[in-house]
Amino acid sequence: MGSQSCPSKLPLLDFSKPESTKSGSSEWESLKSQVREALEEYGCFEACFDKIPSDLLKAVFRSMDEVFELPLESKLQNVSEKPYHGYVGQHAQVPLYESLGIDEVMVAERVEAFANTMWPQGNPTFRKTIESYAEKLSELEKTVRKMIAESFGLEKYIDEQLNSTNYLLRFSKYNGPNTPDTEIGLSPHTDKNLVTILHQNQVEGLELQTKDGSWIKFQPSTPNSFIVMISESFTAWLNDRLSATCHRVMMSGNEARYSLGLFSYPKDGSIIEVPEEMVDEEHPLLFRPFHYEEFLSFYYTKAGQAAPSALRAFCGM
Ligand SMILES: O=C(O)CCC(=O)C(=O)O
Ligand SMILES: [Fe+2]
Repeated sequence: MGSQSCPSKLPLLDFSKPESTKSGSSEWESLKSQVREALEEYGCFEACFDKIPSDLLKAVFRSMDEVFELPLESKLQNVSEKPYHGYVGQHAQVPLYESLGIDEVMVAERVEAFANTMWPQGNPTFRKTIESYAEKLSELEKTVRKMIAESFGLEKYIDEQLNSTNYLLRFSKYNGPNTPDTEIGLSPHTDKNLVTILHQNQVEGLELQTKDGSWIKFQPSTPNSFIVMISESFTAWLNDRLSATCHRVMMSGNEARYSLGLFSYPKDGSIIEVPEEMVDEEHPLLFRPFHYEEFLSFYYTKAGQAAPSALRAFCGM
């Protein structure tokens, strides 16, 4: 098991109904149980979310095109003190892959700084497009986290967690291998943050691993579909009641794949601590309280990379 990819479907959840993001409505309650069920089985699901109009999605992809067309020396200016938050590319292990990040994308000055770094004359269209996309999509992210918290009886903690969240927006490009073979775009991994929401152009390649080790090739059901995945820091908060999904990108053909990832993560200084409600005889405490930024740094050390689970190696009991 594990080496074969078989096309299959992830659950598709509809967040487009007007009441679906209104806490307490019958749509909310019904979606909440679908979210819980999907995450228990897959650690992720496909969300249909029409609050981001198709014009905005088109503008986002145009903006991404503009970024990737810049000369390498401009893209290399996208630096961050945090690992994997700035430019990543030109790696022998994943030669098809290149990506850039806007950290704290909900802060207008950060988007402006990114735009001014890439285009010294400024780029107001880029700024407006990205701010609007991130703002709308972060609503979906918050809705999902609230639903999960409610479904585990953790609602009293969630506002504080939401208020101490940052968002990283990453643009990724995967060139087609231009060979008859399928080649690695991005190596298998689980994300370390809280929740990840991915969106892509029409070129497929994302694969998600199921509990039995086989791979689902993600095929978006609609142009406004998004993959919502829970990541390791969030599963730690839940004392491992849900698991993060291992995923990878496999590329074939000659068309480039573009994807956007919105990654929520705890602000520096905030502590992830398993709530007492998640611990009982059947579910002993698995993780010590930890700082996300320290976990992320550990993950990129030799020991973190070698560990079968960086999370357990870092803060497992
Ligand atoms: O391109 C994708 O769809 C996946 C990107 C990803 O997994 C990541 O950046 O962590
Ligand atoms: Fe990922």
